[in-house]
Amino acid sequence: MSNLCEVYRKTPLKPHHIIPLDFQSVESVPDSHVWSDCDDYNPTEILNSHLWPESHKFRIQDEHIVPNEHPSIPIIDLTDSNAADYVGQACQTWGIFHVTNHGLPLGLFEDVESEARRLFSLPSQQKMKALRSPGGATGYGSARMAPFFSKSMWHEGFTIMGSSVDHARVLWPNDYKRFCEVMDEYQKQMKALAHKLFLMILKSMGLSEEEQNWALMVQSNESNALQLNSYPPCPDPTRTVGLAPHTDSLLLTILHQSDSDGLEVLQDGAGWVRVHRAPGSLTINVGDLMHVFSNGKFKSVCHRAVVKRTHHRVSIAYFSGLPADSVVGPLSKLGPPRYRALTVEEYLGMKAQHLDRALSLIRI
Ligand SMILES: C=C1C[C@]23C[C@@]1(O)CC[C@H]2[C@@]12CCC[C@@](C)(C(=O)O1)[C@H]2[C@@H]3C(=O)O
Ligand SMILES: O=C(O)CCC(=O)C(=O)O
Ligand SMILES: [Fe+2]
Repeated sequence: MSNLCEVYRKTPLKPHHIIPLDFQSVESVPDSHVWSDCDDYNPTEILNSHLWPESHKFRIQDEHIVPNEHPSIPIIDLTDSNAADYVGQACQTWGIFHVTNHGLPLGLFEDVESEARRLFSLPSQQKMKALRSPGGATGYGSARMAPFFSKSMWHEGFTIMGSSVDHARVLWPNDYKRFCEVMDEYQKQMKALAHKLFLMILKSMGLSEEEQNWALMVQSNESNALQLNSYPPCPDPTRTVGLAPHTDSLLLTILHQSDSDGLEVLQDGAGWVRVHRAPGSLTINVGDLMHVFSNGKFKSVCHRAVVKRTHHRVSIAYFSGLPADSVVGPLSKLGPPRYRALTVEEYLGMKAQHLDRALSLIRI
């Protein structure tokens, strides 16, 4: 089992922060899930207030307004001979980009999505059998960041680290093998892709072969997590949120957005920008550990997920990290360090206590 589990054991959550709403049983948005006039929604710690225009405050989504369509998130063909440079540039400017020609078979996405839907369409009391334990890292439940907000999110998740067999056997005693096989294969393919992307990033940073080898060796023991996200249809999507604004903690996130958009990123001056899916592509975003490693050159992008009135959106996020005891600090060749070096375990502990303030707390 991944050693990230050990880290989460030290920061147990309260059961009411783990148990999602029984979305199948509600016909309106309960007060516990109404975010429209709630202060929690302003990621003031992430953007300075002058970059956060009044017009964006408190606005979740307005079904009649098309979100900012103009800025376009880079789409990078991984077979292009200049792909490494493009990846480096995208990490600096956007902190998020799409990749095409990534070599993963289309069928794998269909399989992982169909298994995720099979799981989330189970009755609530069945899903509860695989509920994440208070000090646990894996299983069914609300997003780990839930305790930081006074309102709950229109979201349920299922976290996998390595084998999913223990939870799957509880959910489908006679029919769990397929779920496990698909999740195993997906994690295997994602690990290889994360490695490839990390190598491109190292190249784009101009690291010597020796430095690249060292970094790749550390990353080959990556600690990772696979998160199945479910955003059930919502009777009033303008009043609630799927996932509240956040940055991802680890190095890189590889996101498969299924058949509908919903991800938005916060960009300086532009506000929330909808991340439209490009056919056959995967969406990659920079996480906090990469932000630190790159000395703040690569941006850990603030993002959120909105929900739909009639569509049940599912997304699959793979988080690629580093072993909990590895030390992450800014690369010396990227100038005077702007962040102090610390272990992954220490950083995740800070994240568990301070969420989005963690990055600024380690700033030098
Ligand atoms: C490795 C992980 C990253 C994550 C916590 C987790 O254990 C698995 C779920 C991940 C997720 C997904 C939604 C947003 C987020 C902040 C959260 O609450 O759970 C991320 C976590 C993270 O990046 O810190
Ligand atoms: O569902 C999405 O589009 C975003 C998911 C996400 O941000 C996450 O899992 O961390
Ligand atoms: Fe995220």
